Amino acid sequence: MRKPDVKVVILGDMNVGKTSLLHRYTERRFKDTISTVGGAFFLKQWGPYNISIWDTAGREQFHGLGSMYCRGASAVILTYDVTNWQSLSELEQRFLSLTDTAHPDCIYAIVGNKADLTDACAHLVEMDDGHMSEDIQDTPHHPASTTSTSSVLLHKQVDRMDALALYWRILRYKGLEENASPAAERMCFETSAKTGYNVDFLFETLFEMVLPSILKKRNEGDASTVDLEHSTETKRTKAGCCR
Ligand SMILES: Nc1nc2c(ncn2[C@@H]2O[C@H](COP(=O)(O)OP(=O)(O)OP(=O)(O)O)[C@@H](O)[C@H]2O)c(=O)[nH]1
Ligand SMILES: [Mg+2]
Repeated sequence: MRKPDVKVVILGDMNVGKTSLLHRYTERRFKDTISTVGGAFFLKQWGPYNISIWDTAGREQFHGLGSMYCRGASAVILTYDVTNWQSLSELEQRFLSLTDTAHPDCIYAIVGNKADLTDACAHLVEMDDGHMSEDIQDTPHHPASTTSTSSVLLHKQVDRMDALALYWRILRYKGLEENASPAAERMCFETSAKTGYNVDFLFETLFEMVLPSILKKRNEGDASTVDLEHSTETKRTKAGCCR
């Protein structure tokens, strides 16, 4: 096993669904979560590359750890909840400055999660046989037998335009030229960890975008990259000599 080639960090207010997004992508399911304490690390093998994805805690008490997690990151996913305007504004007020420690070439994605609650398309779940089915099992106030998609959709508090505008402000904050950076339309996503809507698309898009950084690092023969398999082998050999 090799050291991760590149680091991706997910940031955002508590309860926006950061951990759920990572579960959906890495384990292909939506499961119960408890509020993250500190941070957690996922390693994703993507083709021949190893990508470390760092989940962070949105709770205020862990705020101080955020810039440490962002250190050297090649991509940062700034996550909000589409039904909660405050969660978008927190990204700018509280989380953006944490990314000052990221790699200078870091790319930024803005992700509005819980789209299943507001968007009829995101409400659909892809079944194992490839058919789309309505996700109605988790709406306690609307029994599955009597509900329809339109009757359970909530008011969307954050418009996609608001996310695009935030992306442009992030570029200004970073001193980046708009025409030399990935386009806002490409970097703003709406997802549902619950139904899986756009989740693979988000991560795969980001991985493809950080690929040049991975290749550059590998070509430079990054001295800090450790081949763990090889080093284990070496240790075993040494142990053998001592016996
Ligand atoms: N409807 C819906 N609920 C979601 C979605 N993603 C997460 N949730 C729910 O939102 C709540 C919070 O999800 P988490 O993934 O724990 O949120 P988090 O951002 O990791 O929160 P912290 O760890 O406290 O920062 C849980 O009850 C999830 O089940 C989603 O896409 N749709
Ligand atoms: Mg979490």
